[in-house]
Amino acid sequence: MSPRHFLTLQDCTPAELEHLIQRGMQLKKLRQQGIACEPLKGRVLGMIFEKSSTRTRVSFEAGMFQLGGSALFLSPRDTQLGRGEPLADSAIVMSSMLDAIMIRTFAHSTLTEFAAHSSAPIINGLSDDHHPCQLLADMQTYRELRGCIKDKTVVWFGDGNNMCSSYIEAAVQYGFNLVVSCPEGFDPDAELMRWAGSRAQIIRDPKQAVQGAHVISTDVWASMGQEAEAQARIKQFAGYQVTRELLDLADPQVLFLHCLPAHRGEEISHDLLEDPRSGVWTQAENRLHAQKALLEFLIKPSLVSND
Ligand SMILES: NCCC[C@H](N)C(=O)O
Ligand SMILES: NC(=O)OP(=O)(O)O
Repeated sequence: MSPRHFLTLQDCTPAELEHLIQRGMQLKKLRQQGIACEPLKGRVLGMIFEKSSTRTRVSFEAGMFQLGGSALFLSPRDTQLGRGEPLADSAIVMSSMLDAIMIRTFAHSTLTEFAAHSSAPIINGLSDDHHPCQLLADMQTYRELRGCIKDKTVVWFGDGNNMCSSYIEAAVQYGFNLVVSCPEGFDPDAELMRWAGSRAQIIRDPKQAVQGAHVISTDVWASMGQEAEAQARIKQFAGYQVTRELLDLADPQVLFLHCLPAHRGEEISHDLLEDPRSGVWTQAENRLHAQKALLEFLIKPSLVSND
């Protein structure tokens, strides 16, 4: 039987995504109470990072340990992947020894090709096209801090990038309305926007976009791999900085989210993370709890169906 993978949010049903929120919150509570929960004893996660990471690496590694298992950091620099061993061959070998593999990479096709040859679940830890693990944490955070997100309005600010694509998928999967506010030339994936139908629209004017917003989320203007464009992008995205004044125009209960790392003075004003409407530290911590739920779901699916 081929394993379940988690490459985009479309790999789970809405009911499964709801399960992950519930289980993530439960695992968080157990940890806060100091109660051990170790369903993945003896299980090993491989983690291939072709790009830098703080939150993804720490949360997956700590998460596996807390669940009773362990995690291996695999840098392409030190493995044969970096010397040209084919992805398919690497996938066959690594998945024969590991219980799941998380990959952070550039081309999304690296993930799909690896998954096609893997006998263990593959998890997308960020590609140029998607960042679904971040959305698990974001959705858990909204639930904890504000309640159910169904039919609420979420505004994505800035670049129509990998995070934006995962927000578009989330709009459909979790049932909220997404407004993307981006400068011309940085629109989100057109095919995904069509797929989302009436759940997603573009409103370029930031002040108009935030009317009635329950969530405002943004991200770096130059993603990993776009470093050479960083200076030009600062000019191109001028006018799309999220500020306290912009939050004042949204719903009074608006929640500000940012996947981090943040760049004060660029996509956000210097004081934004300290604003009481910001949920970014809870959001960052929830990477741990949400992904523990995901690891359990993928590695020990029998536990989940017996919930
Ligand atoms: N830490 C998440 C970073 C997300 C960003 N769009 C990137 O791909 O660099
Ligand atoms: N949000 C996020 O993915 O953070 P890292 O890049 O630090 O893993």
